[in-house]
Amino acid sequence: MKFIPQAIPEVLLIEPKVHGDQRGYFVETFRHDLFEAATGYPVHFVQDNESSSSRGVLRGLHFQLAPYAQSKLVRVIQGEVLDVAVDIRTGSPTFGQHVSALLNDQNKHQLFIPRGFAHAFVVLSEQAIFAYKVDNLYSPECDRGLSWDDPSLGIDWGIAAEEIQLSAKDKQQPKLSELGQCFDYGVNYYA
Ligand SMILES: Cc1cn([C@H]2C[C@H](O)[C@@H](COP(=O)(O)OP(=O)(O)O[C@H]3O[C@@H](C)C(=O)[C@@H](O)[C@H]3O)O2)c(=O)[nH]c1=O
Repeated sequence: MKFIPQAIPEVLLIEPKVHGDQRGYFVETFRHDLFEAATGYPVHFVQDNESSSSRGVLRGLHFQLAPYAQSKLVRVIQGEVLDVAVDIRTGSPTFGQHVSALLNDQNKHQLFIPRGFAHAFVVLSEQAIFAYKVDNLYSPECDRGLSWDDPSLGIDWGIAAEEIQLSAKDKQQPKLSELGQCFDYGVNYYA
């Protein structure tokens, strides 16, 4: 299992080792010990989620405010998505910048998105099953969003805008400039 820091180094791309044989394959999808060593701090996942979506569905950009801020460890069980993490920590040298990664059922790559980031994915295959761990429970009160097409973010979603399908909530998310202060770069949201 390789942990590869991305252009925003707190975001990690994880490449698991896939053991193929005549029966199919075996892959470790999560190792607590390797994970703690790679991130440098304890992360305790407390909820597992799964969603299914068809091509063009874009979920996000989403995050939860403290005290329910969440880290996410995301992967694709079936199909392909473009996964995106945006740094929304005020004062961060990479504030407003993003990391994107193609996650699919062939490469089995995962992305680790720390607290202080907004997260989204768009489905590029006909269908996709998306699975992820989070290290804080769902809190509708702390649930927030950011507009997927905010020009200041400059995200290339790899799919025509006309194909994109959003929830009613995600059609009305604020721009980065309208968010206000959600996270501070100096604050340890794991304390
Ligand atoms: C996220 C979540 C939703 N729900 C419910 C609320 C609602 O009725 C239904 C669908 O919720 P949403 O529309 O928010 O689902 P969705 O748009 O898939 O939200 C997810 O998007 C991705 C990008 C993330 O990063 C996740 O953290 C999460 O925000 O499921 C839960 O019960 N528990 C949860 O943890």
